[in-house]
Amino acid sequence: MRIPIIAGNWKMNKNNDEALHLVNELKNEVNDTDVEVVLCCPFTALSEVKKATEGTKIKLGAQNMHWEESGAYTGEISADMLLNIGVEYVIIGHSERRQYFNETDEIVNKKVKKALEKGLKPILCMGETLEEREGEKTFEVVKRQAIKGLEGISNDDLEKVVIAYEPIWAIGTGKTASSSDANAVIAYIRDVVKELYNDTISENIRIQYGGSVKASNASEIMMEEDIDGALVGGASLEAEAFLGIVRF
Ligand SMILES: O=C(CO)COP(=O)(O)O
Repeated sequence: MRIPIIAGNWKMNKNNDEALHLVNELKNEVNDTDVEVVLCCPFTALSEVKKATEGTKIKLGAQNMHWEESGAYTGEISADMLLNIGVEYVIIGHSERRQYFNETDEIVNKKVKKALEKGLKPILCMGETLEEREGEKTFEVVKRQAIKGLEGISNDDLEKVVIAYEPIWAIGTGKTASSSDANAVIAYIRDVVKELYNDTISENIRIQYGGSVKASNASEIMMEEDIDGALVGGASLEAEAFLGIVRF
């Protein structure tokens, strides 16, 4: 039984006042849900959100981390720093990081490995551009991203990994992949995991969909057999919109 995971990716939004306001609206509303709820806040809000969600079902996630232990990497944040404030999940390889910060599959893999070594649970993102989709390259792209992103990760560690399939053309555009198309790609990613690992691991790994998920399309998406939750951008910035997804 895979427990669905719904994670809000706030991206570069919410100062601490705004973060606390949103968290206070959410925190008592998710206690009766069966899904795992994660808030991936900006680094600056993590400590405050952690304190504000103590004793609730809300879990904390970061949006990025560096792959080195510590040292002269101005502006970067290490896994230990995140763990120290109670972060449990970390988004790795989001398409915006790949696109604007030149993160390659190799960098993504280093980050996934470091997160796991330290005890953080990576949410490994993958997905194709519009051009790749139109060129019928979707399956090829996600296969490459899965193989390279998961390189060198043991069977035991893979149990802690969540994969997020986010077609880039569906992010922030209002366009969603149809739920059956999204399911087909996610089922394919599950097959790739089976080839790389085994049946049980591929059955157990959670794979989310991300890209313009809203309360109005969440239930259709979540009904699909292979989709185990959502990584939500825009609709996670407002309590009612996010709760509508959590309660799909
Ligand atoms: O990038 C996303 C989540 O990581 C999706 O963003 P939107 O939900 O705003 O399309």
